[in-house]
Amino acid sequence: SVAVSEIVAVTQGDAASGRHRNDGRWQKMSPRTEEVQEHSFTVSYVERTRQHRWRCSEVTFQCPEGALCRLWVSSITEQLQALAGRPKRLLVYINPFGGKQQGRRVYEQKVSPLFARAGIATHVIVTEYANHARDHLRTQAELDDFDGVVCVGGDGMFSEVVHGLVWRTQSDAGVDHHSPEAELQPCRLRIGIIPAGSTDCICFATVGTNDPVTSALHIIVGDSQPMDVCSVHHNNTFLRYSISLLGYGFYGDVLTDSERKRWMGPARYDFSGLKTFLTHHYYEGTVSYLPARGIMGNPRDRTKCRAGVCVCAECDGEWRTVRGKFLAINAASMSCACPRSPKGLSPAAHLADGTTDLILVRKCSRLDFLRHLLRHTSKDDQSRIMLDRLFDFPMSSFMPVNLQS
Ligand SMILES: Nc1ncnc2c1ncn2[C@@H]1O[C@H](COP(=O)(O)OP(=O)(O)OP(=O)(O)O)[C@@H](O)[C@H]1O
Repeated sequence: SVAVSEIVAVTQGDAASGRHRNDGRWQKMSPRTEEVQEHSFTVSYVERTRQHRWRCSEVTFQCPEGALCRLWVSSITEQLQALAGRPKRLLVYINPFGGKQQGRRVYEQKVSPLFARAGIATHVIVTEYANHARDHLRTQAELDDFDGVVCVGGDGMFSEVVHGLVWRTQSDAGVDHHSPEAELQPCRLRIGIIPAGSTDCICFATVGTNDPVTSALHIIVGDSQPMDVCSVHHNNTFLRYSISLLGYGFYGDVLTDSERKRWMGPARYDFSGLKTFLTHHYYEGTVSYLPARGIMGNPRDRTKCRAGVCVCAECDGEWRTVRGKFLAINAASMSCACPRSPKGLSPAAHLADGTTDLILVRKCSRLDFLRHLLRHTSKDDQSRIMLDRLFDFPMSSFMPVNLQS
């Protein structure tokens, strides 16, 4: 049996014959074929396969009478229409230059046919320059016409859409972006990600796999996943929003350098990673944080959480300060899992609990730092190994007052 919530579409006709009543094309049918079409209907549904992947499967039913067949189709269609949360109109942004530059092909070949089958209307914009999607969302997009926004690309593209949508929502609600104390308003529209970038970390950490068909099916059935959004300020000036990793030191340097080598494609991360590792820069400074309490988990949980818990943590009111020389200062609002780091930098990070996990990597030898980096590729409890055997590695949930969930 298949739950109604996992049905993608129902159409009259036999899928195996490749001819559906409502595919919009005229065809010449033999009387026998016409009878088969009249007496059969096909249900497309989500089938779970290995490693969190979903596929769209079909089953065709035969009815003794045409009237009974039509009754089945209309009854299932009615039930699908009554399901809350399924999008009917989507605004889609495609980055044609993300990852291996396959965004447009991935959308046209794998995603668009599924949206069409599910009866979802789309308005597709292929971006022409960096920040095109962000600027369009901020100023021009008619958001009332849509139930959601889909980005086809990588984490950078997702970030553009988040920046556009969150900014627009705050502007419409009269919230001051620059005030660190301002309470951000949640966005009405949901954001879907079709992975077509280099790392696709946010897609992997939320869906469990980087597969365009799986993501399209999650969007079609109306799955949703709340996430924390941090706003980053310098004094009273808004800098940016962060959804996954806020990296100062090693990861910040890798990203800055890799942006300059975009022409290398996904290999730029390896190149810049190696280069930054060899330079072995450290940063001296002070980190202040407000520890959270009353949250549903902590960074050492054995159970990995992929569900949004949507609670706001309390803080115990006491700021704490750590001074020293750091190779990396990371704040992970989610696990940051990706194919290269299957468990991520903070494997048990909750997705929507109002906290972020602070990971401080103190100055150490190159060899120890290499071990630390290699452990990100491990499936074991990374923090335990480092705490016991390597170097001082404080890791704690924190909620500075200037982070808004
Ligand atoms: N038409 C375009 N031309 C140039 N740059 C673009 C265009 N559209 C979007 N961009 C920019 O390209 C950057 C990278 O895109 P994207 O995140 O899709 O791929 P990626 O960087 O290869 O993947 P990942 O972020 O997962 O590593 C984004 O920051 C986005 O602002």
